[in-house]
Amino acid sequence: MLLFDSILRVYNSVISPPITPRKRDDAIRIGLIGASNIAPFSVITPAKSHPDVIVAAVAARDIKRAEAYARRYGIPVAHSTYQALLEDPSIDAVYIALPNSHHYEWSLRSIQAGKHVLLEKPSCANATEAKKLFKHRLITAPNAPVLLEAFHYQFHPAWQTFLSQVHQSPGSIESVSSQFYLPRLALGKDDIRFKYSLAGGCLMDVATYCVSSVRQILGRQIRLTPVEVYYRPLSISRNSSAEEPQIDEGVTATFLTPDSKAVRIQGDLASAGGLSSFLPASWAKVLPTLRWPTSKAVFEPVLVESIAQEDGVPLQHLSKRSVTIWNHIFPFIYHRIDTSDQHTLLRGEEVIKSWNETSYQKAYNWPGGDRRAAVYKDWWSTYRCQLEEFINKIKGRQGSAVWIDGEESIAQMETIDRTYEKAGLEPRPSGDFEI
Ligand SMILES: NC(=O)C1=CN([C@@H]2O[C@H](COP(=O)(O)OP(=O)(O)OC[C@H]3O[C@@H](n4cnc5c(N)ncnc54)[C@H](OP(=O)(O)O)[C@@H]3O)[C@@H](O)[C@H]2O)C=CC1
Ligand SMILES: O=C1OC[C@@H](O)[C@H](O)[C@H]1O
Repeated sequence: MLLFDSILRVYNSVISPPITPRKRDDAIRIGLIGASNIAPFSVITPAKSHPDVIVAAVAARDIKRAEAYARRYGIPVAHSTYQALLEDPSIDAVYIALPNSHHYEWSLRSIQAGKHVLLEKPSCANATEAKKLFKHRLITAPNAPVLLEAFHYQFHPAWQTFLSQVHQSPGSIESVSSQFYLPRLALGKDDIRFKYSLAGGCLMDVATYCVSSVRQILGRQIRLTPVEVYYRPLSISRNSSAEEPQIDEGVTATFLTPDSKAVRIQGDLASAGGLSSFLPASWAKVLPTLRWPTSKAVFEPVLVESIAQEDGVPLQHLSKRSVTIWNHIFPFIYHRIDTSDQHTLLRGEEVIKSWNETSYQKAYNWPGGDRRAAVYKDWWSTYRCQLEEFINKIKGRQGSAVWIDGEESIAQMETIDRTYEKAGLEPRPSGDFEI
């Protein structure tokens, strides 16, 4: 039943939306910069169920590639250069899904051309570029186009429900963690993520979600200081690590917050091993492994009750909470939010009794009665939720109130740069484009 439910969710959200409304006359016409692998999931399919979005054009470096992509996805216009798409007056907004090294340049060029920008994460190659982009006069000017870093998972009700659960929990946070792994062989050896010159690396890719998640949990103003960072260089089955010595294929980092809370992230672009021991060790080590993307907040114990006793030593009832979300990156397929209270009854130092109470939640939509629940659909993907809010911002509508502003995108890149430095690696290189 659960499997059937998930298959149906994937079908509705990623393959064929059950509702495909007629487009309105003032629909936003989006152009795709790059005939990318991700656009069919992140924009092309989500646009089908949005009455205010038309995917009107695609540009690729090679016109044949642009035309083939346009034919395959039913996009009416193909451009032979990205600049030609920007010069197309019929385009209102662009989706930039290029290697990370190209994000800064093409965002600025797009903004200069007056286009709204949905920009893939990470926003830039490094913090210097992010500051220049988000503080650029073209972006800070009144009525400047909208620029959004596409951290799609944040727009889904599941992530927001998890955050509310964390922020309403009693006590203060003790530790926070987040992990996101891709199985080994999910990416080809020539993937853009394995190239330093294209601003690749695990921290720039899956682990950037981990950094973003822990920053969301702790509060977006948080400054994280990396204390220990380990990375695994490229494995021999790909470009050798000697060829790409600055690339982190997997990363584990611990950080401290200004008030000494422990923060841990783990990301992997080629996760293997960790399989059960009935396999020969040599197989288990190299077989791809699938693990849920997960984020978790653990709280300090709180005193629930102190019960006076005749002998003068009170019974203390303590409760320690943890809140975990399983599959926060793709919650529309399946997710679960666990709120677990570990109770302990103490007399002095002695544990008299301990027990656990866990509640499980799902949030494929906003809670019933919430105005947003009437707009959102249970089958919407994170990308569809994101598109909804991108369009709401362009149109000046109220929207869900979830948004990622420039300060957040800058702080995100600052954390990534500091983490690379702590690992003994270079932050990713800046391009030479300037306006
Ligand atoms: N939000 C999400 O869930 C996801 C986000 N992403 C992000 O989207 C971006 C693109 O990722 P993805 O779709 O996997 O990437 P692709 O490998 O599909 O590359 C995207 C495009 O980059 C263009 N490109 C421009 N210059 C180069 C170059 N020097 N080498 C290779 N390609 C180049 C190509 O455009 P052309 O068509 O012109 O040849 C290509 O179509 C990344 O920033 C990534 O982090 C990726 C996957 C998921
Ligand atoms: O959502 C995602 O999943 C897979 C990653 O490699 C990708 O870049 C990321 O955005």
